[in-house]
Amino acid sequence: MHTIWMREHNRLASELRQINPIWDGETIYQEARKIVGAEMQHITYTHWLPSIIGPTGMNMLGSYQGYNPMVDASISNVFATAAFRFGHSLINPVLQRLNYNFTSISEGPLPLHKAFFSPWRLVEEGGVDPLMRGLFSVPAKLKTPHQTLNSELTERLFEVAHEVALDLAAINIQRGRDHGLPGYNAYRKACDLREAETFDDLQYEIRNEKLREKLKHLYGHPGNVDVWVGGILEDPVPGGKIGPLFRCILVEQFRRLRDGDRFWYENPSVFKPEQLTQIKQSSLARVICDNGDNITEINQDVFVLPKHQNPQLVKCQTLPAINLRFWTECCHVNIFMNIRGCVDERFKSLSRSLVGRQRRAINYSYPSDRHSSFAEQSNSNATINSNPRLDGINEDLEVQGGTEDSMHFSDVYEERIEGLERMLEDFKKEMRQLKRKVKKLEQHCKIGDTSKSKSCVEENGTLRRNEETWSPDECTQCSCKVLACDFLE
Ligand code: HEM
Repeated sequence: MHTIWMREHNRLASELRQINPIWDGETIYQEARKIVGAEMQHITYTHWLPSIIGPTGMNMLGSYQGYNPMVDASISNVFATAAFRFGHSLINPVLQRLNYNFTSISEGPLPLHKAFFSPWRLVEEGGVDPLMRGLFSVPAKLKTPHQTLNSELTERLFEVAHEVALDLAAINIQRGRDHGLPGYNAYRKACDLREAETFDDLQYEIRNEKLREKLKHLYGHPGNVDVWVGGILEDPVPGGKIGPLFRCILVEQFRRLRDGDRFWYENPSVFKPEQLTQIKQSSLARVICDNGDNITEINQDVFVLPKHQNPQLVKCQTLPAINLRFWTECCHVNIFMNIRGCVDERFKSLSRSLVGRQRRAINYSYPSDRHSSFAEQSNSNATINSNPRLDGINEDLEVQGGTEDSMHFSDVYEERIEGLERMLEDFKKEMRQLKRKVKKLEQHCKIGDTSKSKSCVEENGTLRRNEETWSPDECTQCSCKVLACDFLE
């Protein structure tokens, strides 16, 4: 997947360079990176998350209401150390590798323990396509009461690189303790689920009786259960892949990641509306198609098995794709100036900063972002009137000398002000031209202001005299009234 996304970045960058030959490398890189990030957010939240947290989880998450600077978007301990590790229960012990007609390649499937630390296989055993086909057309591991993680992960993890193989389940439990995570019951309480006094209290979340007995045997009391263990053993919620506890933790984390992110792809200051519409065309299926070596057919929703879709597979070209035409720099219509042809560089930065990106709440800013600490750090006589890292033309920034950073920002702002000044000059020039045109029209009007020219022209071309009245149909009465030319005043 890393290879696929790296290629997607380069694919976008090449296309952006073609349509915007005036862009420099940095601009191309940053714009491609921004689009890839947006695609990932769109795919994760719109296509993937619903099948993990189910429809109720999506309702709990709610729709995007805009950036909230009071929301902390950082990752919680319990999310990283326990809840999001639910993914470990989805891993198959064997990676299927399929050729173009979805049968196994000659080298056969790859046991997981042989897949790690062997990048050469990617080069010598068919490239990325066979692995991709295996991932999008073969089901994930089914969690059973007898086996939550497959034994490749618990008995043979990284055995190629370690003298003694690792055990991912043991690592997760140990990592939770090492991070000081409270137990399963404590998080149940935090998530408004009833605290369990006996293991039978868990009968609605962990329906398998033998499993509850096993837990009782190992932990004695529900209050002792590790949060990763309790959470991963819960039965999945309807339409989802995780139980109610992990759903609660995921919903909270994914909401904060979205609402507390100034650069969230749907935040109106990040993309232009027409660009956002394009981003929303993206899908993981199309990304795989565009960046595989030769993938021509795929299931439209790669998170659902082909057999559950109709048609099962579609041709890659039929899938919606992002049209980068909306990133073409010279396509801005300048409403003020009626500019013919391309708009040059200065309008590019202006069009972006005109929207004005919102600031992060100062409480949640990094210390180095804050005015006072930045000024303290500076060993010069720099005077900073606002957060130097923030974008936007409205920010006041006065720098006399200063650190390398402050010099850089000063340069950027100077450049923008120069751009604005040039634009203002052009605007004045255009105004002068328009005034001259108006004057000419006035003169023309005066010359033609004879009784002969006092006439109206109907839409169908019929000429009507001033003050003439007529009825085009039974219900309409029209009259011609020629206004005096001095209306131009
Ligand atoms: C072949 C597949 C995978 C393997 C071999 C694997 C293995 C590992 C290992 C060895 C760690 C470090 C554990 C530690 O030292 O605490 C880890 C961490 C983690 N894994 Fe996986 N993992 C796999 C797939 C997944 C998936 C599919 C997900 C989620 C959907 C996931 C979520 C996580 C998370 C959230 C962490 C903690 C990351 C952090 O806080 O730094 N993993 N994984």
